[in-house]
Amino acid sequence: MSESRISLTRYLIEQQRVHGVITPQLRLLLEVVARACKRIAIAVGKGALGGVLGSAGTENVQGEVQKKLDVIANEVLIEANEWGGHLAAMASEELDGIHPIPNRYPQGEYLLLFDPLDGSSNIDCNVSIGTIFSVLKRLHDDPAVIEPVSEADFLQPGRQQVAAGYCIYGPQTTLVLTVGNGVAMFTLDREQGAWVLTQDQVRIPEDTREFAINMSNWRHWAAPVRRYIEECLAGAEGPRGKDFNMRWIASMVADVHRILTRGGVFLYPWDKREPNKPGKLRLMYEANPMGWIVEQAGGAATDGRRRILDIEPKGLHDRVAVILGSKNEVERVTRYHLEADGQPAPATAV
Ligand SMILES: O=P(O)(O)OC[C@H]1O[C@](O)(COP(=O)(O)O)[C@@H](O)[C@@H]1O
Ligand SMILES: [Mg+2]
Ligand SMILES: [Mg+2]
Repeated sequence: MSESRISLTRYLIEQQRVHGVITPQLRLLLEVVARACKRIAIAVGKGALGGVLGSAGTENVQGEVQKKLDVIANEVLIEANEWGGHLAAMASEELDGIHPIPNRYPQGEYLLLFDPLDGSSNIDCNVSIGTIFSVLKRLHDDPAVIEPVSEADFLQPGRQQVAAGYCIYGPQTTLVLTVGNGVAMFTLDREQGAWVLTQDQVRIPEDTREFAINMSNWRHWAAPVRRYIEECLAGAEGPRGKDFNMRWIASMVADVHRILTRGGVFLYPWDKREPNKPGKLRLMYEANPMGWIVEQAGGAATDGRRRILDIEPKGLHDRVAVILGSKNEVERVTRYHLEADGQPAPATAV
């Protein structure tokens, strides 16, 4: 590797030794997750040749049909982290309860959550998909008494994350990471098998002319979301005075990656088909890690009313409405919700 290339390992060592934002244990944990993502990238790349496409014929805890790659990615992450990652336990979109790490000494101090394969509906179509992950620190009331790890240990708001990231399996395989010191992107050098830093301190433009939403749900949305989208669609002749473009990849990783690259706003709002569900996306392993990454890149993330990272989770698989991306647009959508609620809209809504 040439001298000027910065590897993931060097980046993490600098975050530990120079910036003091991670511990050596967290550094090793992130290396293990990144290695697992390389293995998932290889599996994804095999496609029909490797027999990895199609349904696994099983359902996960949320009642969704699992694709073979959902199951493979989940197994790869669990196997890689079981002994390699300073963990107390893991939680996954594909697992009902938590997966405690087999007893050993000293007990791991971190909790890892993941959506092993995001964008499942795109797997068989050869469209970008990804892995999303979040790391929390296990908190102890009394450090002298180490209780067995439980689901309650995981139920922390997203602002307490110590690392978050995703890996996108697309034309390039890219790992995007934050440890609270901005957002860095690493591209996989497929010949060398190495993660190479290709962008540091990623910034999302505060304004945008591009929105991402599943328009087919139009008739189910609440009034504030309709208002926002109607104004975008009215274009240069409407109240916004400018034309908007639309993109919807239906892989959150790919939509968020585009927003980190050139700005935009992503919405997966509440809708009235299932009024008792706050949204479709999962708080702890989709919205929280993506919300922190977006904030670290200068954007914003809310559920329409509250900052995503301040939401107190009640369960591992909680769902949430998500609006994230370019700051001024997220603040606008949030203001529309607060106005509809009859609440005074703060100058800066989030
Ligand atoms: O098919 P829809 O309703 O547009 O939903 C697409 C959304 O669902 C998701 O695929 C959900 O993630 P999973 O594939 O991990 O269940 C998001 O990535 C994406 O933004
Ligand atoms: Mg997902
Ligand atoms: Mg998934």
